[in-house]
Amino acid sequence: MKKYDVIVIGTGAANIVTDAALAQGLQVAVIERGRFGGTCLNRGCIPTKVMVTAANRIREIREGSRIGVLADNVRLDWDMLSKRLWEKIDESPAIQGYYDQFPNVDTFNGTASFVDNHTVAIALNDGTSATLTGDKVLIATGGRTNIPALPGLAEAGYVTSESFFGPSYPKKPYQSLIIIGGGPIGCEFAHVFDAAGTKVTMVQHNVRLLPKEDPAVSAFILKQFQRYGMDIRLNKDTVSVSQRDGLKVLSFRDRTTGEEGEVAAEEILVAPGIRPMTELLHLENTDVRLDKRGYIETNEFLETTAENIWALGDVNGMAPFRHKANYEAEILAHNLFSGNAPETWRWADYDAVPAVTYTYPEAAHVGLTEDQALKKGYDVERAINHYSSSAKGYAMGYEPGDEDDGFIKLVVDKKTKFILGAHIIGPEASILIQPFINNLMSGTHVIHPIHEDIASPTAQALRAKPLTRTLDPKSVYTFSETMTPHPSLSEVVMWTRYYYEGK
Ligand SMILES: Cc1cc2nc3c(=O)[nH]c(=O)nc-3n(C[C@H](O)[C@H](O)[C@H](O)COP(=O)(O)OP(=O)(O)OC[C@H]3O[C@@H](n4cnc5c(N)ncnc54)[C@H](O)[C@@H]3O)c2cc1C
Ligand SMILES: NC(=O)c1ccc[n+]([C@@H]2O[C@H](COP(=O)([O-])OP(=O)(O)OC[C@H]3O[C@@H](n4cnc5c(N)ncnc54)[C@H](O)[C@@H]3O)[C@@H](O)[C@H]2O)c1
Repeated sequence: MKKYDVIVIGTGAANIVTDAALAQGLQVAVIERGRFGGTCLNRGCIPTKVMVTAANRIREIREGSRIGVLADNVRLDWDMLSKRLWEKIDESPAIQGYYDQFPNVDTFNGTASFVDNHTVAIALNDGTSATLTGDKVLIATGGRTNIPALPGLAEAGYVTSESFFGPSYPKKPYQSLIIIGGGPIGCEFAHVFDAAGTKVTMVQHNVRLLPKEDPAVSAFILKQFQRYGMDIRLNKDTVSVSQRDGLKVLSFRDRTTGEEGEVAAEEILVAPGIRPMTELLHLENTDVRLDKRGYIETNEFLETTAENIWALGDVNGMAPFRHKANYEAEILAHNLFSGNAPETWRWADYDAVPAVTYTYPEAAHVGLTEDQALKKGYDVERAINHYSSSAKGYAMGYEPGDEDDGFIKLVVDKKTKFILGAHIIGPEASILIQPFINNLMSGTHVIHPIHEDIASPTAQALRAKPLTRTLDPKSVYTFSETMTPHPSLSEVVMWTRYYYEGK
């Protein structure tokens, strides 16, 4: 049984930790059951953003007449879009190839499960098996679609974001598509397929689309989607699926009135949320504690209840975003594998985790909604500014009263005038939100213990100090503590930090 300094399970954000460990010359085992690169590269942020970017361009051109740009017959070249999307996904083998060059890294293609805290068995994809031991183990196994138990769904067939970017990838846009779920996945796919000419129907359980956004943002997106001609059914329980005349038929029931209805389409995309990838790990053989939903409980240092096991990313249930997973991975890399003294350890702060949904237009937020601020006891002041009230908004063609005149809404503490939350719906919201994220992360922060009983001796000592950090807006190090959701902004930020930190 080969012994490693570090065993890493999962190759999404975990790669940041792997890179740090291998740079220290440690013996590292990397285990991946699917494609190297994880969700973001293979079936998440990156391929969806390739599609969304094309869909956005179509909408911008179609709406260009408001600023004097006329174009006819604007349409999507699906083959070209697909080629570009798969070129990106097909970078996956190069990630494994990269690790395979290092003598101190062994990569394994297979499913990991725990024998005990230090021992991991691998059911290798080629049918063989291996068993390893490790001083430290990192679990970064992500999540996957939580398929509802819907009678007839399996028989009729369906796609998820996983199978869509796999065996079910369509040769051309669907004629018609039902989307179950009105969260970020449902709304981003709805935007893309509607722009591609598909007749889109969304069936959403909640009374709102994007229920994690401010209600005004949800209402805006609903109106926008309806304006595009999508059929949106809110507040529905999905009941069953059947097949008729070559179409898939979804039956639903209104959650308030009980009224029943059905919709039919060529395909059904199931996007009702995710569940953590913990069930294959046999964590019952370890001291790792799960919460009621099956997520691994971690503290602010990403420690678990097992002293040699850490967990990060979607699997810890703190917020399922790539920028948050990267932030946690950077913290672990800094604390465990960069030779830094405990006094300089970093800790995770989840008070300002931003979110961006790449609909058209984009929806972005950071911090508290008005309701959340009121519930926390703040005396709240709110301010709303529409795109049409700014010169740039006018240049973009927005007039006061336009149905699609987006806005920024600020939630402010009346007493201190501190910003508690920012919510933006409109073009480039993903970029416009960034100053507010930096603002919320700036200043002096005192460590907030999370799951106080998860506490290594170092964590206890740092909590007792208590550890503080001051983020000087002028320091490049401040970038390390600030999440950056926009993909290209985050690449600029990463470059800035790595350049000056000499990585
Ligand atoms: C369609 C879609 C669009 C998204 N768009 C965005 C976006 O625009 N912006 C954003 O911030 N976030 C987005 N997300 C969320 C983002 O992709 C995730 O938050 C992020 O990828 C999670 O990273 P991770 O490292 O925790 O897990 P993952 O990237 O999922 O990596 C986990 C890896 O572990 C492997 N694994 C699981 N179990 C085992 C096991 N037992 N043994 C071995 N290997 C195992 C899996 O195969 C997987 O490769 C999107 C997600 C989806 C589904
Ligand atoms: N741009 C981004 O950052 C981005 C993009 C896509 C996904 N993600 C992340 O990936 C995760 C998964 O996304 P998601 O949209 O699937 O999850 P979600 O949990 O955010 O939304 C799912 C929606 O489906 C609804 N729903 C649940 N069961 C249903 C049912 N049986 N019938 C109809 N509706 C049902 C819920 O009311 C909910 O609003 C999210 O947490 C999300 O944040 C992020």
